[in-house]
Amino acid sequence: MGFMQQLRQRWTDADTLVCVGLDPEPAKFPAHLQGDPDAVFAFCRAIVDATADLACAFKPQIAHFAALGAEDALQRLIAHIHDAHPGVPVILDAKRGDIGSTAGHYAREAFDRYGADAVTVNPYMGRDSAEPFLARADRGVVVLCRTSNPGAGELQDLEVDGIPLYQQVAARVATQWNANGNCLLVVGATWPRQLAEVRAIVGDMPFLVPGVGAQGGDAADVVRHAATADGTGLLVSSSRAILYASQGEDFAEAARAAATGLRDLINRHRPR
Ligand SMILES: O=c1ccn([C@@H]2O[C@H](COP(=O)(O)O)[C@@H](O)[C@H]2O)c(=O)[nH]1
Repeated sequence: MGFMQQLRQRWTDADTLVCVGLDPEPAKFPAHLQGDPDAVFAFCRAIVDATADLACAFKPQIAHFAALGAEDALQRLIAHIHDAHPGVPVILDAKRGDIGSTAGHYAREAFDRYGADAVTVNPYMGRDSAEPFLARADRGVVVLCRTSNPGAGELQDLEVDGIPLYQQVAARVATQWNANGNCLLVVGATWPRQLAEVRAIVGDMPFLVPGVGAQGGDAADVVRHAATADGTGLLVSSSRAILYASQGEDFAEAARAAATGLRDLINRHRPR
């Protein structure tokens, strides 16, 4: 089953729009894991197992593993998700983008080495830089559109022919890059107005929405501004607020409680 079909099935079967972000930071791990040489894997696996039934997807952020030399832990973690929680897709947050020949290696890294079901890509080198990802019709390509960070507007709001660049990206992805129906967009929870504007441009294309929790975005606002008419269309992603809800031995239970709270808050505001 391709990524889009898997995602839609997950939205329906598990009744959740929560995407659990996996951003390991060993300094925030509970004390009992601090001396464990495989702590990154052990921590993330515990979070995954505690939240899988609440998640429409998992989103490991590659820099959090690579900076620690923990690529092997990332590979094993994604394999664990596929084995233990089949049906929950994995989005590798890598924000790739390069000339075509190099982009081909990035696509193989994400999809073949790590076994990700989808990957985030940066569109600013143009369509040829995204083509090796777009060509993998069974995998998702999650294109940065209006990112959640405070400085997002510095370049993304610059007008081209009187239209902000992020809207140009949205329109282009929807009309030109999505021939295989495998594109999604990243739009930050911190920008409710822009969420609604992009939704109006791209119809029902799914949005990966980071920025709730630690970055202060309002999940209810996200749903009000960007859910599709059937009450889906969103992967509302939260990392730190779930992962580090407790730094004690109860970290996995606390993560589950945080993910449950986010799911329920979102579901209360979804059109049904
Ligand atoms: O616009 C973007 C794109 C990606 N991210 C990533 O999402 C998580 C957010 O973490 P929180 O702890 O929930 O704030 C992180 O991996 C970012 O690299 C984003 O925040 N904004």
